[in-house]
Amino acid sequence: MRIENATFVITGAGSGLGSACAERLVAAGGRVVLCDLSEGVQDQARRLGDAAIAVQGDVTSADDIQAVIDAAQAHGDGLAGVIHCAGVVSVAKLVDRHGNPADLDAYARTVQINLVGTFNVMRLAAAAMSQNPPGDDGERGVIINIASVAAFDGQVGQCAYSASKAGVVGMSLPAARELSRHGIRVMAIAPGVFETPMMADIPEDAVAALSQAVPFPKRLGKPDEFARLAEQIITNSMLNGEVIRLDGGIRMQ
Ligand SMILES: NC(=O)C1=CN([C@@H]2O[C@H](COP(=O)(O)OP(=O)(O)OC[C@H]3O[C@@H](n4cnc5c(N)ncnc54)[C@H](O)[C@@H]3O)[C@@H](O)[C@H]2O)C=CC1
Ligand SMILES: C[C@]12CCC(=O)C=C1CC[C@@H]1[C@@H]2C(=O)C[C@@]2(C)[C@H]1CC[C@]2(O)C(=O)C=O
Repeated sequence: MRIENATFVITGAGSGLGSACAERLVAAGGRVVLCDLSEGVQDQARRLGDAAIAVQGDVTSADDIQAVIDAAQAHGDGLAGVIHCAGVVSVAKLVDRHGNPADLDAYARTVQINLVGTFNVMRLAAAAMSQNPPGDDGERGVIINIASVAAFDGQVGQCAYSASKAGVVGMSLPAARELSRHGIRVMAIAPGVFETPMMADIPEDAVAALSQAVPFPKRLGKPDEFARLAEQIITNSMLNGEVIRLDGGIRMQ
């Protein structure tokens, strides 16, 4: 799949990994429709110029995401792909230090945004892309979902987050198999620890410890390193139905 003059939806594009993907795709000649809950996404689109537009929306809402897809269809020659970065992290123990059980609504909220939101974006994007004229090899589109190393090595307090990301991993192969008849590929990236606003509130010594836990290189990942993998997935049509860890070899304790 080529990037030049093709249109991509990027969710969670107001910040961190999504924002880096938007910059990289525009630099490669693509058009982007930026979706985020936060209104800051409008400024991000303005910074990127005419190739970018922003549609504020919630990935768990069918109406909001349909509006994002419709905007993408109108912003060029149809929707070529989606990089779905929107997500939230949550930390809560099953039983806290006072003996109270974890909050059920907080658990459901994490799963709703990270897992149900991913399904919502995938189903609406795939329905639109299935109507694209076939390109090389009959390709009609590509979907990149974002899991996490927490899907495999979840830590204490990450029951909700790890379950939501393990669900994203679990959907990758069946979604790729189902959508193959439409010429749509589905991939997932499982990042390790990346330097984004999601990490902003973590104390410096905790960040240093996380960096030390990476075998090589001993630092947090940079958002553009993530965006470069997303770019490769878009342009390399043999990548399908797989989850790629991008983590410097870290295995979380
Ligand atoms: N930063 C890290 O170390 C890692 C991040 N990830 C995952 O990567 C993805 C991106 O994370 P970052 O860029 O680091 O986080 P971030 O917090 O910088 O960006 C996430 C964006 O998603 C948006 N968002 C949240 N809920 C939304 C909703 N319901 N609808 C629309 N937009 C919504 C936020 O407004 C924010 O702009 C997330 O799915 C995260 O779980 C995975 C592994 C590591
Ligand atoms: C780096 C982590 C884990 C991987 C992921 O998908 C998203 C992350 C961003 C938030 C971090 C995650 C983590 O490793 C644990 C911490 C650092 C988390 C924020 C608080 C955190 O739970 C913690 O401080 C644990 O000790």
